Order: sequence, then structure tokens, then C-alpha cells
Amino acid sequence: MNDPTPAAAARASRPAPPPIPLTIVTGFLGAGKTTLLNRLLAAPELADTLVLINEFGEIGLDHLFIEKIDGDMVLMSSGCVCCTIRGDLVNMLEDLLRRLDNGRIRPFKRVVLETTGLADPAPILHAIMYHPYLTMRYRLDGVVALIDAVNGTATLDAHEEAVRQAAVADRLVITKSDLPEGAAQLAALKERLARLNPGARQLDAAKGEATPEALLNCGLYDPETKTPRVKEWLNAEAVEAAQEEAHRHDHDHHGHAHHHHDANRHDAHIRAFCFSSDAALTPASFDIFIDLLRHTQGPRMLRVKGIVALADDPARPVAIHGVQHVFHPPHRLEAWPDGDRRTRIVFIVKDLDEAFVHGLYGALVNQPAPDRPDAQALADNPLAPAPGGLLG
Ligand SMILES: Nc1nc2c(ncn2[C@@H]2O[C@H](COP(=O)(O)OP(=O)(O)OP(=O)(O)O)[C@@H](O)[C@H]2O)c(=O)[nH]1
Repeated sequence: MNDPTPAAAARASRPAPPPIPLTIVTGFLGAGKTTLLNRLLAAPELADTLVLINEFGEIGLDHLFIEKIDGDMVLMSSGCVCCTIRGDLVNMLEDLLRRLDNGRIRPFKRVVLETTGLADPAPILHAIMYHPYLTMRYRLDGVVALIDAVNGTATLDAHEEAVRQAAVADRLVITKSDLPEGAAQLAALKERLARLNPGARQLDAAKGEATPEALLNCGLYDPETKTPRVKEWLNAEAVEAAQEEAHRHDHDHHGHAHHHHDANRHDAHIRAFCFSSDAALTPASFDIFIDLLRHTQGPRMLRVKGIVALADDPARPVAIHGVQHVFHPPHRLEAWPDGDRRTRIVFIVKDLDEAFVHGLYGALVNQPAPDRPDAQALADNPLAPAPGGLLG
């Protein structure tokens, strides 16, 4: 229906605003996405950038680690953007446009979406590329996939999501080649990535090659430039989206809308949990906690990140980052990033039981599990060291 008011007429006569470039930053768990974003957001080219961060698991911590943000930031947690909250991503992108048009948020010139490390990028690309309104207002500027040189080869062997992330990318950013373990695998990794995605430029983050100029303005995302497998994935998404639409239509028709949710898209063994505690560890117990987790559970811990209160300086927590068996040196923060002063650690694990972590932490802060004495909790705990190990 035509709206005859002068305001509507003025709106209608305004030229359509240029589409807003949208960059997707993906890469497996712990590959270095937040680290790269922090560096990029400090650059003048990224002024007025709106950052969307999607986290896997109930409690997101990434926003605490983003140091400098010129634009706004929206955290989407409790689900992975590629599956459970795919509809939410579309709604959010539409909602941001409404707010922008109504002047209810600070204008932004660019959007960067950081996916979860477990995201399959195909449904995200599909949602953005084939949505009639979003394609008018956003210009998919490119997909940047990060690959960690230390864990990259093993991750590509074990996780199809990582293969897909690398295969759909316009830019492949290799991180951690500065670490000896990463440098040793670099040549083979680069060769593998070139086979997987011959059209994508490879950039070495440690050599300073992942600059805004190299990563932004990749041009409109074009699946035609990708290998045939990528096109297959995107087509599969088109079929699934059509099925979802039909399914939704059926349900709406019968008066009960139903949100389709493919919970099995990720490996059923992978899950996320957030551990929190009011009790502070001593620095020595903290070292033991990390060593025990690393040595006994390394391969099961896909990603560990958190902020930990230490008894020697509880006002300055320690940030920890673990990626499989590799724990990056923890660093002291100058202050707590928000009002919550509890130790909070997010674990993304494969076949690791949350109760083990609680038991170990409890034992180290002298808070044994209620049904077991302290030593017993440690001895029963699969995290407990083997005889002759650190505590053995
Ligand atoms: N040595 C080295 N460390 C790096 C590099 N890039 C990232 N890191 C470290 O790797 C760890 C994980 O980095 P993040 O940026 O949090 O990784 P992420 O991909 O955002 O992690 P998730 O959001 O959990 O998937 C941190 O300790 C970083 O300091 C690099 O190029 N070299």
C-alpha cells in the first residue's frame, strides 16, 4: 500500500545507500581470530566497524578479550551461527539495518562477523548471499579463514569444518608460524592449503602480512572462483534452506510455527561448558591445574579460554588460552574486564566430562567434591597424573 506522507515520499526519493561491506572471519578453535581482529580494529581502515562475535556455548568470553573497538559490538552466544542460530543471524543483520536507517545506532560502515571455531561457513554464506534484502544492503566482502600452523594439519585431518572453512575462503591467514612447532610444519601446511583452495591468497600473520589492505575489499564473494566442492556445499545449503522454508510454511499453515534446529551438524561428541568459581588458586596450584589438563586431556580439549583469579593478586586475573595440547603463555590482565570477579573458563571439548574439571579445580583449592575427600577426588579423577608424573 502507498504511504502518501511527505516523510515517506522523501524516503522513497532518497538514493539507495551503498551496500555495507561484510567480512566473515572464520578459522578453527583457537586459530587466532580474536587476536587478528584486535590488531585489525586498531587500524584507521576499520574505524566505524561493527563487530559481530558468535561464540559456541552458553557463556561467551571473547568480547572480554577484544581490546579496542571503535564501532559497536554484538555478541551472539549460546549456539553456533551456522546452525542453531542461523535464523538469528539473518534477523540480527536485518535489525541492524532498521536501527541504522532510523538513526538508533551509531552509523557503521563495515561489518565483521567472527564465527565460532566450529562453524561450517556454507550455511552462513548461503544465508547472506541469497537473502533478497540482505544482498541489497550488505556486500559480502570476503571470507578470511585463519589456520594455526601448530595444529593446522591435525585439525584439517580431524575436522571437516576446518576443511570447509579453508576451502571457501578468499584469504587464508596462517598464524603461529613464529612458534617452532608451527615453523616446522609450515611448508607442508601451505602446500595442503594451496591444493584445498588454489584461488585464495595465503598470508602469514607472524610476518605481518595480515594487514587491513590485504584482508579487506576482497571483492564480492564469488563461489565461481572456488573449487567445485565449495559449489556443491553451497548448493546443498540451497536445498536445505528450501526444505526448511517448506517445513516452516507447513507448520505456520497449521498454526504452530516450529524452529528447525539441526543439532547434529557438529560432531555429537563435541560440547562446550563454562566452569566458574569464586575460589582463587595459588600460582603453584594454577600451574598444576594447567599442566594436568594439558598432559592428561590435551587431545580432548579442543579449546580452553578463560580468566582465572590467582590468590597472590586477585585484582589482576590471568587470561588463559589453550588450543588442544598447546597452552599459550598465560598473561596478567591489568584489571577484571567486567564486574564479575569469578574465575571463568570456557571449555570446548570432545568426550571430556565437566565433572572432572570441577573435581580437579575443587581439589586444588581445597574444596573437595561433597561426596569425596580431597585426595580421593584427585586420585579418582582421570585428570590425575600418572605415577612419576608432575604430582606422582
Ligand atoms: N605465537 C602466536 N600466538 C598466537 C598467534 N595468533 C594467536 N595466538 C595465540 O593463540 C591463542 C588463541 O588466540 P585467539 O585469538 O583467542 O583465537 P580464536 O580463534 O579467537 O579462538 P576461539 O574464539 O576460541 O575460536 C592466544 O593465546 C593468542 O595469543 C600467532 O600468530 N602467534
